[in-house]
Amino acid sequence: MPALTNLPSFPDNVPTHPLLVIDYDLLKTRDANEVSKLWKAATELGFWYLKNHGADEAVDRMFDMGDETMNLPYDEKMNYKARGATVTDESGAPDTVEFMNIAKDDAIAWPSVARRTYPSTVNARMNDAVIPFIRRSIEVNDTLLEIFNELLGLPDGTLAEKHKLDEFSGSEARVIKNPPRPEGLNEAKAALAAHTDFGSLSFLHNRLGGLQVMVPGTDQWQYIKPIPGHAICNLGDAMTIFSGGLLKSNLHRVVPPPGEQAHYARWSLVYFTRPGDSVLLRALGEHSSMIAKAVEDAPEHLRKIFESPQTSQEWFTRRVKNMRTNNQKGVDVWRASRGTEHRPLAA
Ligand SMILES: O=C(O)CCC(=O)C(=O)O
Ligand SMILES: [Fe+2]
Repeated sequence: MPALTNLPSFPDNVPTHPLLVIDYDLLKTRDANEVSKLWKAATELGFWYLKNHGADEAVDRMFDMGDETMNLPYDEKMNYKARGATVTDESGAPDTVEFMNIAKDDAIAWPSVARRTYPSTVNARMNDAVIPFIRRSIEVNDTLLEIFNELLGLPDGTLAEKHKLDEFSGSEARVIKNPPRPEGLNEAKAALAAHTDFGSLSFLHNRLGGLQVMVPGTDQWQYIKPIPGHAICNLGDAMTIFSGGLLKSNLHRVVPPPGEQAHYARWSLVYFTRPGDSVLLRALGEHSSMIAKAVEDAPEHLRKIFESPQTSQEWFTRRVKNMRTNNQKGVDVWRASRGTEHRPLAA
């Protein structure tokens, strides 16, 4: 078990960015107040806390699985991302996080292999950790998609059809470990580059601080404070594009945790819901007058994206490839990794 208990609390004197708290139980009943809070969070910042999501037990088990996996000898960590494999800015500074991704398609197909194989530590926890976590995350994110479908005035099932369980997609669970900050190093260098998420919805579980959002309309980074039992949810680029820019996919990054927390390894866990590989990322204006109007009013950088749509798989491949350290051949490669952000150069 990674030492996730008795961690120092988030310091009181560090500014944080508040998020709206949404209650998943109330959302399921379509409580009007909760649904309108979700709309506010999604159209202003694109991040919110979600409570009563029912994933906590599976989350703890995933952290155990992550710890077992990161402790394996390097050769046994198949399909694993080592520290420094991506860059965090156009100068090529390396990231410091290691992570393990498990594809939704493999969890659904288990014990058959749909896309790739995993280390023994992942296989051993498929039934008690990975599958329960992925199934729960899909249920939560599918509910959110259904509500966004209603809020955007789309015909029933439009977003569901773009996120079919049985179509291959980049949807995946990711366990992330950032090592404690080396003694004597005080600068808050990015551990994971500033980015917008590639897909539709991210369901994130944090124990220590370190996640920061760029506050809309400013160039200021602010911490999001982890709250026990509260997931952090955010929208990715695909939802910004589908909605003609109404839904926000905000820039965020990971830096070392603040204060005393910096001396501890930082663990986080995400489930990314991404559209099916063949889904074209384009604004759904022909299905919703609200989206059609948003497209007309969209800023130039989004219009350019609407005008040359890519499939979900193309979008994802381009972004991942151009962040990889091995592929850096000048600033243009880093720039080509960017998504829907206003500041393509932000690091
Ligand atoms: O570790 C975190 O808190 C956030 C990770 C993240 O933004 C990502 O993997 O896309
Ligand atoms: Fe992210």
